Amino acid sequence: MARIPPPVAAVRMAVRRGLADIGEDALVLVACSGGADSLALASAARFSRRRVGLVTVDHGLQEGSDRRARSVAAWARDAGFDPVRIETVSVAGLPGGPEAAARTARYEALAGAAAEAGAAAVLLGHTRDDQAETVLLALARGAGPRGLSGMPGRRGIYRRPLLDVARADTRKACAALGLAPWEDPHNTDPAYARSRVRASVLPALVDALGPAVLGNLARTASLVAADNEALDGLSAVALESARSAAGLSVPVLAGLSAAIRGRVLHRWARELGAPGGALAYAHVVALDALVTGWHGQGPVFLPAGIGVARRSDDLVRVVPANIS
Ligand SMILES: Nc1ncnc2c1ncn2[C@@H]1O[C@H](COP(=O)(O)OP(=O)(O)OP(=O)(O)O)[C@@H](O)[C@H]1O
Repeated sequence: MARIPPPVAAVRMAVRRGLADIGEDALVLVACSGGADSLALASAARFSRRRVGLVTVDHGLQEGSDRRARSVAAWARDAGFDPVRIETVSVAGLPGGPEAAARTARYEALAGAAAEAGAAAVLLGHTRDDQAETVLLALARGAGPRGLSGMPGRRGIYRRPLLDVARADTRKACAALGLAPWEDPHNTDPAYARSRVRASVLPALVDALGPAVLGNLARTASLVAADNEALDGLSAVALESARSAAGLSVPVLAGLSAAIRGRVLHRWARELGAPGGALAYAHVVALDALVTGWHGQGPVFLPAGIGVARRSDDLVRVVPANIS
């Protein structure tokens, strides 16, 4: 019997491991752009599972994106995926830049397709290299542990079985299987920070520190993710203990460790209605100063027109008209 090329075996093994808890009769969907990562993923899922469907999203952002989607879908039908869906989405009017808008539209389309098909999971092709890029980008923007946790292997219906697989291996797997991946021009476009990290920063790190650095960055992400989850759990309990009739009790907050207090204040700000994306480190620092650096300062203004003031031994929400 012909030997299975090691990169093909590595991708198959990762998929099998990542889906071990999903029954054989359950349908899984692969989100496939046609790029090397998701093509190798799709092929491994098709090999390892009985019921596999494929969804490819046409964001309509690039010349020929409809042709790419049709050719991925045609390959999938030939390869026996069922169902095979092309989801055409419109990114116009969605918040953020074109990348963020495309991501929002893509996840919405994938969730819709999964619900309609009754899928148990949607598989994404992010690799160890993608994880390393994510961690470096998070470090560079001064992110906290949540950002440094990178992308989760599982969240809701989504799974990323290839987070321990090198990108080089997905490419080699495609080559060994005679699959011709689509090359996304965005991936090499220096306009994007991620592309610059991919093209220059990661190779420089590998040159200077050796190839283990990629796996090590990904490992750091999973270590931080576990700690972060624990701290999040503790902060949920601490928030309950800090509640007072007026809002939050300053003496209780003052007795918390800085790490937990920051999370409690962040959670509470979200609860008051501050949108997560707009809530910055500086907002939490300012809220914290109402507790630990109190000198009679005025209220803190959070995104979405939310005010928080200190009144005696409480932090309270104030509406702009009542702010004094
Ligand atoms: N147009 C799309 N249609 C369906 N799924 C997509 C699409 N674009 C991205 N995905 C999913 O999201 C994952 C991450 O995509 P992204 O473009 O960030 O990374 P990538 O490393 O270039 O992946 P790939 O090599 O598979 O294109 C892909 O592996 C795939 O599972």
